[in-house]
Amino acid sequence: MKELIVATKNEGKVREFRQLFSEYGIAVKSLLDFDEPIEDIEETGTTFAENATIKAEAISEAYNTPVIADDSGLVVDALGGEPGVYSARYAGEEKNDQKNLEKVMKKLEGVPVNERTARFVCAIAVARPGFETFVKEGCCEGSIAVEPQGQHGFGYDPIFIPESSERTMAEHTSEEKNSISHRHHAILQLEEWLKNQS
Ligand SMILES: O=c1[nH]c(=O)c2ncn([C@@H]3O[C@H](COP(=O)(O)OP(=O)(O)OP(=O)(O)O)[C@@H](O)[C@H]3O)c2[nH]1
Ligand SMILES: [Mg+2]
Repeated sequence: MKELIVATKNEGKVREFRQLFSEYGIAVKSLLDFDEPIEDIEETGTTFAENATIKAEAISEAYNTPVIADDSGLVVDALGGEPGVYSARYAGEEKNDQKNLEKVMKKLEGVPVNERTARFVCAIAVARPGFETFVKEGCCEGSIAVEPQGQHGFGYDPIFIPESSERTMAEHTSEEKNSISHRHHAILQLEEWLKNQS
């Protein structure tokens, strides 16, 4: 089976990429699978596309091999687009999904249901030695719940209700999430390229 490197240390993303890429006969190697520890890559971009490019190119250049990277996050309209590209570090530099989610809930206290619109965005960059990097984006529209619910998924999933549903993303099975998520929609745009890899 063909293997692709996904430049992430996020176990939730790794799980989803494994499931999503298995459809194309592609196995996933993440930064958690390397023998040596990989230093954190500084995400200095101001857009998801820029940060995905930074991560993919850093690992592609270091190992001289094709690499994919995902930069993603939650965009809340009532918060002027926050947490956006800062989704992973919203409540502080030390990553903490629970604290991040609580910060969003606190800031939205008293905001009525019809003003809680939001979307998950995912940019996937493909970096290859000798080629120009390209990026595809996917998005999942929805809203922020009044209470966290559900145990599946990761990150902000317990507070995000996709517009196609009345349940939070964390109340969806991984198969259900992978058929509607921002990551799924970004990968769909990579379909032709992925089919040529396997
Ligand atoms: O509920 C969620 N469901 C998702 O499907 C999802 N995808 C991303 N996120 C959140 O957005 C930030 C990404 O930041 P991010 O792209 O920098 O990733 P990361 O720092 O966790 O790992 P890495 O890939 O950079 O190594 C993190 O806070 C994630 O929790 C999600 N939350
Ligand atoms: Mg990150």
